[in-house]
Amino acid sequence: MYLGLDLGTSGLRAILVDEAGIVQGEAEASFDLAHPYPGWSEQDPAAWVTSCETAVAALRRHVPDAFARLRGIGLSGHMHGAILLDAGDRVLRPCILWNDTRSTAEAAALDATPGIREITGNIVFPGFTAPKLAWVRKHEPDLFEKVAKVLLPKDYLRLWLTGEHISDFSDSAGTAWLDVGARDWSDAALEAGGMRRDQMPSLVEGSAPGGTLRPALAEAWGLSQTVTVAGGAGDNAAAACGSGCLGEGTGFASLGTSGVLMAGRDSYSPDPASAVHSFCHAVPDRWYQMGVILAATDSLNWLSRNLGQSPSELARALPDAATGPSALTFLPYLSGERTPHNDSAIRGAFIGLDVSSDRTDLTRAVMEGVAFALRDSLLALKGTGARFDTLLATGGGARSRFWLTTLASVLDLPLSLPKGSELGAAMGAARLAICAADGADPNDVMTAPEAAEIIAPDPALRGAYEDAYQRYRALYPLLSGLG
Ligand SMILES: Nc1ncnc2c1ncn2[C@@H]1O[C@H](COP(=O)(O)OP(=O)(O)O)[C@@H](O)[C@H]1O
Ligand SMILES: O=C(CO)[C@@H](O)[C@H](O)COP(=O)(O)O
Repeated sequence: MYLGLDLGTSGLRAILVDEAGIVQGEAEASFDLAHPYPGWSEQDPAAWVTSCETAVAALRRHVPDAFARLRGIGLSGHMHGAILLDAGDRVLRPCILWNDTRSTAEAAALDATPGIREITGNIVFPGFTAPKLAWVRKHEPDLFEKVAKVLLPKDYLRLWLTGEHISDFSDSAGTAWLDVGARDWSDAALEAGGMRRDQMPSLVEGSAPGGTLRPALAEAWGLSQTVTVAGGAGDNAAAACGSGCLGEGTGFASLGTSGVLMAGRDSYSPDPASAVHSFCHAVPDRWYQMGVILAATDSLNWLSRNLGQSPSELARALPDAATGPSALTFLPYLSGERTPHNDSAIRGAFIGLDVSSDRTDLTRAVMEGVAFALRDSLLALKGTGARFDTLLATGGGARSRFWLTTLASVLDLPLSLPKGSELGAAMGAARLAICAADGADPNDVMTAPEAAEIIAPDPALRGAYEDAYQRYRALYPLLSGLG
């Protein structure tokens, strides 16, 4: 048996799978996201450990015999977050997350360092890890002096599970300290932000072993055998492994807290100018590219908090099939935007509010706005040479039929809805555990899941969505021009 742990922004999902990758048990535990000041986004790493204990306890209750046969654990986690540890592995401050924009000035300064984009293959976005440390260095200098190690979110869970400081290439690619082509820390990139190699974890491939479960935890969980912890992956590389997106021509659209359009690549062909992310994949000799928007279901959650109805209640009020563009346009820049604008200062907007606009109109506009933003990412990815005939649909937003059908028509691409479409990253983590514990070939394990359904774009709506997308595109320069 293999345990896949996906540390999402809104909660942790755990799945237990057998040797054939068939799900034997599932558990979830949620935790909070704090926004103490505008643009800040933080979490307490202790909550991740608690959620892991809760999920494991639930699995042990529900599928005790299967859990007792555990051989491997795979980790997936939201990317870029900075966990700062002192020499005794104590957490120095709350984790600064991927959608935190406080380090905009530090990111711009690092991004201007000669050669940094060539080394890291990416723009140094404010959400990446290096500018967060540069912010801490400037604003919390006493704390910065105590930093002995910097870990990414899933690797903090690994520290608790194994006692070791280890990361994998796919997650480390989002720090702006990694030479993404060479798959190694870059001393030049580290020095640019006043960091040292000894403050970094050691690196392994996502599909290779990355530690062993601590004997004390194994005993507490009733396990007598050695349990291997895989290198694991950042959540998007993990979702790609769970969705069979390894090589050229494969890709997925994710409606999670963030929105992602991902393309598997057989070679490394970075294009930082387009605000496309180019990262190592979780398996050897592969890379992937993606466009990232910062608020996909986060936009729906924002609306849900303010209207006092849950996201699923809001979604239920919409029809099952796309109806063509609404008169109301939403720009989902609630936390700024990465692809294609790289603008952490821009903020969201509704354009076209009418005295008759109601909560259903607002929900529909939010889902359409996110779909338009993902079309921006699709065009940026196509500009790097990525091609796909179909995209897999994944993430919690894929529970909404209206959102899926709208996205298919706006992207003008069929979406394949896999069975268990929300399990992508947790399934990828479990598959990485199979590779690490048993030496299985990733190409054999990371197959595309069976499609529950193919959602085709509606040709009758193509022209109307095209016009609406052009209107949407014209709004960003107007909005940013307002200062
Ligand atoms: N029926 C639904 N329709 C649309 N969105 C939904 C529905 N149910 C849940 N969601 C959204 O899915 C989100 C969780 O998605 P998930 O992919 O697990 O996010 P993350 O991995 O970022 O934590 C919730 O925050 C919620 O906004
Ligand atoms: O910042 C990125 C990728 O660059 C995000 O995709 C995070 O990795 C968070 O993912 P979700 O919680 O939305 O899945």
